[in-house]
Amino acid sequence: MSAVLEVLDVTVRFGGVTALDRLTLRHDGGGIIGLIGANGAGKTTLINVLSGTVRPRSGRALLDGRDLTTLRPHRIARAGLARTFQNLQLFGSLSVLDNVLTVKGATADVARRLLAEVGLAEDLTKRPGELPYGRQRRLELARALALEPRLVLLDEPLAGLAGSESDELLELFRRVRDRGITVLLVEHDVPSVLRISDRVLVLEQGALLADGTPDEVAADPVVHEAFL
Ligand SMILES: Nc1ncnc2c1ncn2[C@@H]1O[C@H](COP(=O)(O)OP(=O)(O)OP(=O)(O)O)[C@@H](O)[C@H]1O
Repeated sequence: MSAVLEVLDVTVRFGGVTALDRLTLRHDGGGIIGLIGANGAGKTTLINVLSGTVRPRSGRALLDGRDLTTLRPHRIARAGLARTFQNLQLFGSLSVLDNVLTVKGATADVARRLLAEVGLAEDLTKRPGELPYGRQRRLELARALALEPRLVLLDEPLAGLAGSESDELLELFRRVRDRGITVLLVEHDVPSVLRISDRVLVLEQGALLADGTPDEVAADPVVHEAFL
């Protein structure tokens, strides 16, 4: 069964700024959910609420019925939610293999298999800094998968990548989805999001502006007016 994600009436404020404004959404169909919106729309804040680094002022976020807003980030990870970051968070002094082995519960066999799946089988003993940026992104994905998540949150994974690197990464995201893991993809590269997603959410000023298939969202005049 695919992961069930529920965001119920979530509000986040930073001083006078309302980053999320009574946001409510539900997803239980698996697949790739694309989350787009202008700068400052609240995309990263939503990821931070789900992964436990920002506490909402009100509302709840549930994964498979468990309230994430009461759990610390490491408990959320164990509850089945993994994430990647806008700025890579890798251990520069450790090898590629050891970077995956730092994930609690990951065995060497699992780490090798995941690294082979993301195309890094030849790079096990290298340091992350020796890899091109696109391969560092793959390593980050392997670390996320080592948590055996039901939901993966990807925060701007294509930023700074050349076209061919981003196409390869998108293909990897499809494979993650095909393993039954739900993917929430926050990304400024809107054409890529529309191409790969099964459902697209558009945020504006912390609230949902649109929600539908890529075709529906791309054809929505309100979305065009405000964002596209
Ligand atoms: N830690 C913080 N302190 C103060 N304001 C914040 C903080 N984090 C986010 N904000 C504000 O909340 C709003 C939403 O920010 P958020 O980063 O979630 O948007 P975003 O859609 O991810 O934007 P971007 O596409 O630029 O990454 C913005 O107005 C931002 O300035």
